[in-house]
Amino acid sequence: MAEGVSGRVEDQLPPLVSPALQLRDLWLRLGREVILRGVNLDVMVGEGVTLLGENGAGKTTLLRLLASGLRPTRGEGRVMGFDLRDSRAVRDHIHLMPVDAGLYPDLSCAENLDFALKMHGQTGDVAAALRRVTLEAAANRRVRFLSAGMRKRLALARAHLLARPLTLVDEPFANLDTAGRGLVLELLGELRAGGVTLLIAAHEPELARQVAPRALRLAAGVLHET
Ligand SMILES: Nc1ncnc2c1ncn2[C@@H]1O[C@H](COP(=O)(O)OP(=O)(O)OP(=O)(O)O)[C@@H](O)[C@H]1O
Repeated sequence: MAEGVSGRVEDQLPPLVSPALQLRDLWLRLGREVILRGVNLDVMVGEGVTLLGENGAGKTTLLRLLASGLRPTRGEGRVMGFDLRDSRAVRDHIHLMPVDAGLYPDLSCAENLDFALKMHGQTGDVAAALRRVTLEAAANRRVRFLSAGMRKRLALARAHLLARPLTLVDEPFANLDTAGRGLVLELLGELRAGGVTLLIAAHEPELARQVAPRALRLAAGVLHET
């Protein structure tokens, strides 16, 4: 199935014409630690990129910075054409699926998806989204009572439902069983086929590259093509 997904996604893609991400000599210091050291990156709209790196390399930090959750110490960045420092414009175009799923624990599964749609002024079929990740029976259950894998599935359903032009995904395969990993590939593959630009931080390059074939590695604060 894995290779099937890869082939299909790449075949359906439109030509890459405009930049989704442009980073120029980007530095980031957090406390006493320098996490990013002169990062340069160009990603085109519709591209799928896997971000690799050892524990603590700075992958999550880079995703947070791209989601406008952190400000660069130095350097320039544009996200979907907007200055990285223009948080409101950036947040209008991106979705970050964080490693801990980033859900509201006291809202039910359905309420979490409804709320996400409202926040972005979007509409969507919440029941169908829950069915897609086999969470229909848990629709009214509060997120705090879900397993880690179920939360991951719900976060995946949310990312798929929102389909923001730039979708940043942190460790999508963590805590998932085999079927769950297959779902991640399927749903992220569909996002890409629909023109969404994907940046996936993962420790499973063989999986992530099926939907995000271009691989980058972050090491000692520097980003390299692999
Ligand atoms: N708020 C913060 N203040 C200071 N240092 C931080 C902060 N957040 C993260 N760091 C540091 O930044 C570095 C990179 O962390 P990050 O979580 O981005 O790594 P990662 O590549 O995502 O790791 P993993 O694969 O373990 O998830 C680590 O050394 C971490 O201690």
